[in-house]
Amino acid sequence: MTAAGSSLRSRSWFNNPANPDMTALYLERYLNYGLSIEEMQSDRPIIGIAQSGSDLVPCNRHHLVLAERVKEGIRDAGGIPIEFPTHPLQETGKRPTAGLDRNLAYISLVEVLYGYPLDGVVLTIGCDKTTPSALMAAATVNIPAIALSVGPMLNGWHEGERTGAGTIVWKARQMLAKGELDYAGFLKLVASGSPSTGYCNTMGTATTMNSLAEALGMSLPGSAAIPAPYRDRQECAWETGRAIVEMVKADRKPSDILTREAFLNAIRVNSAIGGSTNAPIHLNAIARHIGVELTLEDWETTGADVPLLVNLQPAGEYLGEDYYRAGGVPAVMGELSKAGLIDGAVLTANGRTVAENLVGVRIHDDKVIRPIDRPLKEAAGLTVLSGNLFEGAVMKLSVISDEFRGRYLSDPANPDAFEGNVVVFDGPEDYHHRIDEPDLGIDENSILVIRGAGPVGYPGGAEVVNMRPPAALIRAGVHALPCIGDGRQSGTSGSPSILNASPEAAVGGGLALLRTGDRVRIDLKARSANMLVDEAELDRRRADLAAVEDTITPESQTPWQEIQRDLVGQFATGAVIESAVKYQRIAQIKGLPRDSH
Ligand SMILES: CC[C@@](C)(O)[C@@H](O)C(=O)O
Repeated sequence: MTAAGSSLRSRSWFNNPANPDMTALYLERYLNYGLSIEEMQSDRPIIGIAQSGSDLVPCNRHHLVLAERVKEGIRDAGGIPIEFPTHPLQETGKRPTAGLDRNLAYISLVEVLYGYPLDGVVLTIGCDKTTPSALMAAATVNIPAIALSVGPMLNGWHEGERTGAGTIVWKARQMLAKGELDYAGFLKLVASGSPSTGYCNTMGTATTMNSLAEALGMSLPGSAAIPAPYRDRQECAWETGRAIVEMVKADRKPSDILTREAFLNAIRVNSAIGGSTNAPIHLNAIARHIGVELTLEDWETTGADVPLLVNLQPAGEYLGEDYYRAGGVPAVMGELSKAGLIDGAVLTANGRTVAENLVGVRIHDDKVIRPIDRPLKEAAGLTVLSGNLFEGAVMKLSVISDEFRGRYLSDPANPDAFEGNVVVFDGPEDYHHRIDEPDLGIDENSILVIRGAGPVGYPGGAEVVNMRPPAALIRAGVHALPCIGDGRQSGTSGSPSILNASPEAAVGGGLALLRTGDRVRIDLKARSANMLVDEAELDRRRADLAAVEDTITPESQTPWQEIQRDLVGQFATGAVIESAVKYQRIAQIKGLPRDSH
């Protein structure tokens, strides 16, 4: 299939004299959209705008407004915009979990980017999974692509104090348990954390992933932190539209940007911002789809020792507007590069290197972004644990509170280890049902475990590992117990849980063998997590696994639940559709798709 006089892939649809009937058929329907034959047969690139905002996705809904400025930017730079919807991915709306839909949105976007006449794409990102699903698809198809963040909400306030989206839920939940709030007061306090359009103003998964998209070089420098309602966000939308047209002309593709060095930069940025424990799942997934070697171990070796610089909730005090005013991602990367922690040679979407983008960058408020020589915490990244409970799980070091450290990590002989008897819950229903039962005997030495919450078990991998202690313990001053699980945790949570355990219980991981009353030992220095149960007993339990199978893998409720369960991998390796990984750079390797008629 050849297009007349153009290297643009869209011209094989719109200007293919070798196949005039198909050319006419493709052209006439886009004439109905309002485009002219002249435009479609010109040398002007057709740019998709992958619209992730909708009434179902309020976090990204402002993209409906921003897209108009993106279109103007595309037109001003000589391109032709075509907006289309993506599968809705609202973290707080989708049951059983948006984790189930990330791969569905990915698969769907791959088909759209590959199968329609698009030369480049603006990926509108925001709420947690909208970022990875879009970047994963852009990686697979590998046409020029740039991400545009919708931006965080304005800061939340309640009685003169900052209230952060998500983070306030966990605090308010404790106040409700203590009887300090009634139900109506609880709902009001939580709502105060989300005062405007945009995604969580805390360093939850959304701010994390949008920051990391910028750190990877996939969006314009300085763009991630701009709050959604600010006028700067509109300007950024217009600039992004202009940038993608230039990217198509330069043929700058995700594979030119998403190198291993770019991922290692992003891992270090994740530590410095106090980023979400969901980040390894998503970054590892993007890396797999672009064909870059990235393992869970890389998060330990590259990120664990990096200090915390950003003072945002849940690890710190401030919120999104403060992050933007203090300098956002460029200020963080500027500090990290002073310590040699950023590879400045990495290419970014605007055609410049990271080092070039960082020229003249500085912190504007060092209470919010700390200089590298005065961090909030040293060695504040994610640590990766393993043992007979799982092969890999992550723990966020930046959120280990003084209360937690004092209670669990204060033995002078062994300051990095703690032991406790576990109480095992099979899914969140079981947990909610039983957590306040006095007979469970939960005290400050207990460890709470939840299983059946992973990519296969839930299915999709739900944010249910952050479990509050029983109300009676909270009233006695114990605000957090150690939690372990094969599910995820909200990035807005300040709980130092052990998360994303792989392999999960549902595929026979160690957690499936654990029983209430067992003793578990966590050693952060040795990076180990083990149940202190002898091998013979574990063998007996292995033979008896069928007893827990139904509770950790409930029946699928939808076709996609069943399909994903059959195809998905574990969190440690990105929880991707395994059979999709071999499809890389398909716009180049597979050439063009066949004609439709
Ligand atoms: C409730 C907060 C969310 C929706 O952002 C959460 O998914 C996160 O990980 O940050």
